[in-house]
Amino acid sequence: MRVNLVLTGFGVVGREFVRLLQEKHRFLRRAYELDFRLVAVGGRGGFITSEDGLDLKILGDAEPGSDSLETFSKNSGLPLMSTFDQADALIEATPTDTDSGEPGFGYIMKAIHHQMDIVAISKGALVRHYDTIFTAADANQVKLKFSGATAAALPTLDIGQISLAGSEIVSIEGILNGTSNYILSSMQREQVSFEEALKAAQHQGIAEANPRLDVEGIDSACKILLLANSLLGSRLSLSDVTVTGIVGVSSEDIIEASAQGKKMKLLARAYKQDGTVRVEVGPSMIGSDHLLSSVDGTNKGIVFRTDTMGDVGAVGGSSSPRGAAAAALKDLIHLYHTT
Ligand SMILES: NC(=O)C1=CN([C@@H]2O[C@H](COP(=O)(O)OP(=O)(O)OC[C@H]3O[C@@H](n4cnc5c(N)ncnc54)[C@H](OP(=O)(O)O)[C@@H]3O)[C@@H](O)[C@H]2O)C=CC1
Ligand SMILES: N[C@@H](CC=O)C(=O)O
Repeated sequence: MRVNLVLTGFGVVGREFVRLLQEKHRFLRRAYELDFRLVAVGGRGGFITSEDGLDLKILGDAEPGSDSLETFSKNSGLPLMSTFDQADALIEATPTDTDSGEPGFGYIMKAIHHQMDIVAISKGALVRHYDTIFTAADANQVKLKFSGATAAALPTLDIGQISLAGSEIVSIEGILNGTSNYILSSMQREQVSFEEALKAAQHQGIAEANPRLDVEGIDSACKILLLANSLLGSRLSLSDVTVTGIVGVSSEDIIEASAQGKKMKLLARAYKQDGTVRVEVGPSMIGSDHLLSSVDGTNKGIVFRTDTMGDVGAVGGSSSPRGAAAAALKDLIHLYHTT
């Protein structure tokens, strides 16, 4: 099956997605009978498009960033267009803006009106406009997946929607932000300063374009909010989440955690209490008996408490641009592969 794709956002994740399409082209055809063709890529300055498919090798070798699309346009003679034409699916990988949800929201709504399926990696639009997006998607028979926005390479939504079907999820607890976990682990294991550890996370391409989203707990809040609204039946907004980030965690706090034989972690929690769903993010000291205590560095982890299957969890899914791109590819495969 041929599937024509539009990608918005050619940053570190978008560029990695292009690389995966090229690297795995044959494998995807053989294993899933899926032939993905990238017909448009959009950056800040516009879209390069080709009905026959863009050259994945040239794009994959380019530096990430919108400037590369302008260079590609000049070198290839393909003009930069102001928007994209209809295709089968949109991959949304622009920066996350939790205030406006833009530019992702505009791209997602345009795709829905073109009846294109959507794989969202950015979180802003989903966090700000969840109901609007899903109502429009349903009305237009559009399918939408967003593993990339809910901890990416760490399976979270898939577990809740598929593996735990029939169970009631009573609570969700996770270490969902690789940047914060990397900072806390580096401070505790290697006595690295907060600032140095943040710089290293930025160097690895895992911090948000605005790293305050990571260290102030907003990225974790977005992820646990999306999980709560998708899996616990809530309809909460970001303002309903009680959020404390790791900016207030001092080296003294870390020393105290070590002295108690514990680890400092940024935990995101959603749970049912008195008939309502509560969602919160904050630093906690956890002991070795906690299911998430082995989650260090850029790794993440999640534990679901259920009524019939006990506690079920996953750990790993290290934050990385490649992991995020792979999560989007997984969503695409699940949208189009039929057994
Ligand atoms: N990095 C990671 O490990 C992960 C990231 N994510 C999410 O993926 C998304 C992308 O992240 P990442 O690749 O790291 O971020 P980057 O900042 O590297 O890339 C974002 C790209 O989008 C471009 N852009 C900005 N505005 C527009 C616009 N209006 N139209 C089209 N493109 C635009 C930027 O342009 P310019 O080059 O000019 O700045 C940039 O190239 C974010 O929403 C993030 O939350 C999710 C999981 C993991
Ligand atoms: N900034 C995030 C990556 C995307 O979700 C993280 O550090 O985990």
